[in-house]
Amino acid sequence: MTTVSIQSLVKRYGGATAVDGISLDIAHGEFISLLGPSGCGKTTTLKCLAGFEAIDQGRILFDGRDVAPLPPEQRDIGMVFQNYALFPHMTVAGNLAFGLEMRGRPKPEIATRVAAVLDLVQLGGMGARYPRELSGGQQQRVALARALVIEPKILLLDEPLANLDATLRDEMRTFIRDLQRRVGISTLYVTHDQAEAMTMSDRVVVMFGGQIAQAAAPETVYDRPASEAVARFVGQANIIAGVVSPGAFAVDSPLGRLPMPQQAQFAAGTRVSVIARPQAIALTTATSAHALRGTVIARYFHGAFIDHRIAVGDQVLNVQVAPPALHEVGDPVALVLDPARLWAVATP
Ligand SMILES: Nc1ncnc2c1ncn2[C@@H]1O[C@H](COP(=O)(O)OP(=O)(O)OP(=O)(O)O)[C@@H](O)[C@H]1O
Repeated sequence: MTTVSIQSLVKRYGGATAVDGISLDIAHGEFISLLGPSGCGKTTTLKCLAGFEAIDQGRILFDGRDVAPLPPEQRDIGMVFQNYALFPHMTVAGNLAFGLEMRGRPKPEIATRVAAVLDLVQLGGMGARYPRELSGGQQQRVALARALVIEPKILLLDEPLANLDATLRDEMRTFIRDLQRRVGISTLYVTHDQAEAMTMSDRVVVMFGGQIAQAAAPETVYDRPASEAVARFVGQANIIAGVVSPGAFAVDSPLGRLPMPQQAQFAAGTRVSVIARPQAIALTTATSAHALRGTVIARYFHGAFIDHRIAVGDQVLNVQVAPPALHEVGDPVALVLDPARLWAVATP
């Protein structure tokens, strides 16, 4: 079942087009992230869904119903922003009760629902506190609770973790995703943090310049990026220019002939960019006929892995391997590219 259908949405500010004809369906209970650089139109898309901005072209349907005539309060959405936007003069319980009071719910029902949602976000017993008496992570959980307490059909989150420190952000990612699964609510999550988008989402929608560059499962966006720009924006990528060779699917490049997984979309002779993720390349000291020869020119320890820069002819490859480090700067090394993990895209 589709909860949200965005169809050819256009939003302009004066002469500038912030959202340039995007189409996207959100299935019931799906968690989708809008990922892209600053200014690519993520927040504007969210505002159009919420009804804070009138749209210039296209349609937005909630459960098949055009929401254009509906003001924000009638769209049945819950929203969470980066800056929490809690009412500072109200207690936590007061913040949660507010939306229900506006909807004219009876007092006993409000009390029951507020208590239940506070338990859901693991803040049971904190209803009498004021926002200033809570940590950043707790305030963001209150903001989440306030969005959920009205039992919205759709949850819209705009960079909700941006103000939190790295450790708390990690915890909150899991917390939000687990909560979203339990409640089963369709969710659109705006972020420019690719790790956040990858770890939390059913699908990642990569946006550039107001348009969707790719909408797919995180693994697909990483392993089968739609373009060089997506490959560069999501994770690190070695980009090797080449030409599709005749016959069996392979690409002739300065690194030699690179065998590729079958990709029928490119005819022989097409100029392509081969994407090789840093994990798709293995370093070896063994000499094999298929291995490339290179020299380690830099090495960076990250804890979970070691980043190597390897010069192979004129190309510098970024290779990540698990510790312990076996190769020093200046060492000659042999490299093997895993054909199953290479991917070709059209050269821009
Ligand atoms: N109220 C406005 N008036 C004029 N231009 C606007 C307005 N809001 C956004 N824009 C412009 O529209 C474009 C898209 O902005 P938007 O806030 O949607 O980007 P974003 O992807 O959410 O960026 P960020 O990650 O920085 O929040 C930008 O070029 C921005 O300057």
